[in-house]
Amino acid sequence: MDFQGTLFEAPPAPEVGSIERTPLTRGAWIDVARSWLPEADEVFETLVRDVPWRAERRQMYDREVDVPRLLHTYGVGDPLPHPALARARGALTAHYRPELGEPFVTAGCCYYRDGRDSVAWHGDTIGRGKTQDTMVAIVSLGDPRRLALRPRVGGASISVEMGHGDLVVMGGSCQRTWEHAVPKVAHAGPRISVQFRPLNVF
Ligand SMILES: O=C(O)CCC(=O)C(=O)O
Ligand SMILES: [Fe+2]
Repeated sequence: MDFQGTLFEAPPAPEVGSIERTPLTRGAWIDVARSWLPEADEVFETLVRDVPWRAERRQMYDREVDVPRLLHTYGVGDPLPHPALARARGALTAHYRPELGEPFVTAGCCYYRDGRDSVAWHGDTIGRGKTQDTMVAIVSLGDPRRLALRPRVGGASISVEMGHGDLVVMGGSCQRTWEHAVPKVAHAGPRISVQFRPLNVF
């Protein structure tokens, strides 16, 4: 019997045709594609349930504080918790590789339980993002939250709403010439962010 191509046909990989680019200053840019991830509801539920979420504590001056969100990172070669995420990573690599020069290999996951969870202003500059152009591709699931961006040299901040299933890619010099944050809000339900990154970008 030949089941191939019928019962086991894979759902389509995400479309990458409808990505819109906004150039920022100093060689930074962001790409946005709305409702980009197929099966977003199911992926969200799977991630809430199956990711080994951990709270992180961080040394701040003389005390340890809770990082206000839950985290887990899938490293190089780690199986992802939902096949739609593996397809998404493949589609992102196929689309961006000519410009990026390498694949997306890690998937950092953040769980913002409510509006009090947040991430402060920062650039992803622990690795190569400190000195080189790179990309961080964010797939957002659950309640919408705002990604705020501001130039490091000063000046007005901008913000992008990240809705359920949306793709937002920070590229070019964005990690070293701009900073980003997910500010606290008065009311929000759970949101999960999956950030695909190339090797040695954190
Ligand atoms: O929540 C997000 O989508 C952004 C998270 C972020 O900037 C980071 O973890 O480096
Ligand atoms: Fe970041």
